[in-house]
Amino acid sequence: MPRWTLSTEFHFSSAHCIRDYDGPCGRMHGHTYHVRIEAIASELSPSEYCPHPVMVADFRTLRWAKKDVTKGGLDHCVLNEVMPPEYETTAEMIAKYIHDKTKNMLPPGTQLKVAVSETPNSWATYED
Ligand SMILES: Nc1nc2c(c(=O)[nH]1)N=C([C@H](O)[C@H](O)COP(=O)(O)OP(=O)(O)OP(=O)(O)O)CN2
Ligand SMILES: [Zn+2]
Repeated sequence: MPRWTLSTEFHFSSAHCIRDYDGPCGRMHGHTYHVRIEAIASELSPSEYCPHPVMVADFRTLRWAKKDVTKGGLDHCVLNEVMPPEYETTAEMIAKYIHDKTKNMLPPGTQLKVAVSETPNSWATYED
């Protein structure tokens, strides 16, 4: 079936520590997180900002996590304080957290893939 794939990349800067980690990552420290999101759909829909069915998803919607934490994003926060406790602040679970929140904002049936990097050589990807 024909389909569209959207890709968008952004970054945000935040602090975190990994609970009970035996090493420096167990202490509070910061990263500039890089995020890549892909959204796939075979139909177009209206968006939060556009009433016509012309988008897989609005790029502005997909990029919510880059907003300041006071505006609902993840920029300039302590991730351990902002993410629910069932999500640890590993790259794997940050990717799942962004995936799960983004998925709720999208039209039903949109496939989503979220990749998160905290250092230049390492990425974690979560997809449905
Ligand atoms: N699978 C995962 N492993 C690690 C994660 C993670 O989220 N998932 N996170 C960390 C730490 O948060 C740490 O900040 C990153 O550590 P590291 O990759 O070692 O980063 P460095 O910049 O120190 O890399 P070097 O190559 O050692 O300089 C750890 N592991
Ligand atoms: Zn870290």
